[in-house]
Amino acid sequence: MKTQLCMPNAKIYFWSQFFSPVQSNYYLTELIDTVAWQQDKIKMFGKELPLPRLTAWYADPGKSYRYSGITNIPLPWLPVLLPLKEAVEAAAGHTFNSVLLNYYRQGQDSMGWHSDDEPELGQNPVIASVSFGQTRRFDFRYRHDKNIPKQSIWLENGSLLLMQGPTQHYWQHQVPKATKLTQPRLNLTFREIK
Ligand SMILES: O=C(O)CCC(=O)C(=O)O
Ligand SMILES: [Fe+2]
Repeated sequence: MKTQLCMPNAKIYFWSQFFSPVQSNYYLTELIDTVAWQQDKIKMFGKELPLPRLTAWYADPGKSYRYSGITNIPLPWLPVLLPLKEAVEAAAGHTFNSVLLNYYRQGQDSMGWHSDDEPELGQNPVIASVSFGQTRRFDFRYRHDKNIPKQSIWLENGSLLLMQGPTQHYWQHQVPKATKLTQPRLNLTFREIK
C-alpha cells in the first residue's frame, strides 16, 4: 500500500510491502552472495576510518558518483538487479541509471546524517530506496529550523521509500546504530546520475 509522509517541504512516498516476503528473502540472500561488496574508508580528523557498512555501486557506463571523498566507479549491472530496477521505475514513474547498495551487517552498522544532494544528482533528485532484511529505523531532521520535529519511519523487509521534489534541500536522513540487532539489512537506492 502506498502512503505519503506528511512533512513540510518534502515529497516522500512509502510502500510497506512493495516486494513480497518470499521475493524479499530471495533478494536478500542472492544480493549478499553476489554483489561485489567493499568497505570504503573516509578521512575524518586526519584519520582514515572504515565506513560502518559495506557498499557497491552499479550503474550505466560512465556514471560515477562521488560522496564523502569517495569516487565510485560503476560496475556493470548484475542481472539480478534489473527486475528490481524495473519494478521500482514503474512505481516511481522515473527511470534510473544507477544504484548504490548498502549492506548493514548487523545493528552496529549505520549511516550518519546527510542529504543526497551531490551535484551529479541534479536539482530535486528522485531517489528510490528499497530495503531487504532486518527492519531498521530511518530518521529525518529539518535542516534549517530546529523547531520542526524529527520524523522516523521503519524500513522493513520489502519496503520502498521514494524521496523527490525538494526533500533533499530541506531534510537530512540517517540510519542510526541499533546495537542489539544481529540480523543483516540491505538497502538499494536507485538514482539518476546526470
Ligand atoms: O540505508 C538506508 O535506508 C539509507 C541509505 C541512504 O541514505 C543512502 O544511500 O544515501
Ligand atoms: Fe541518503
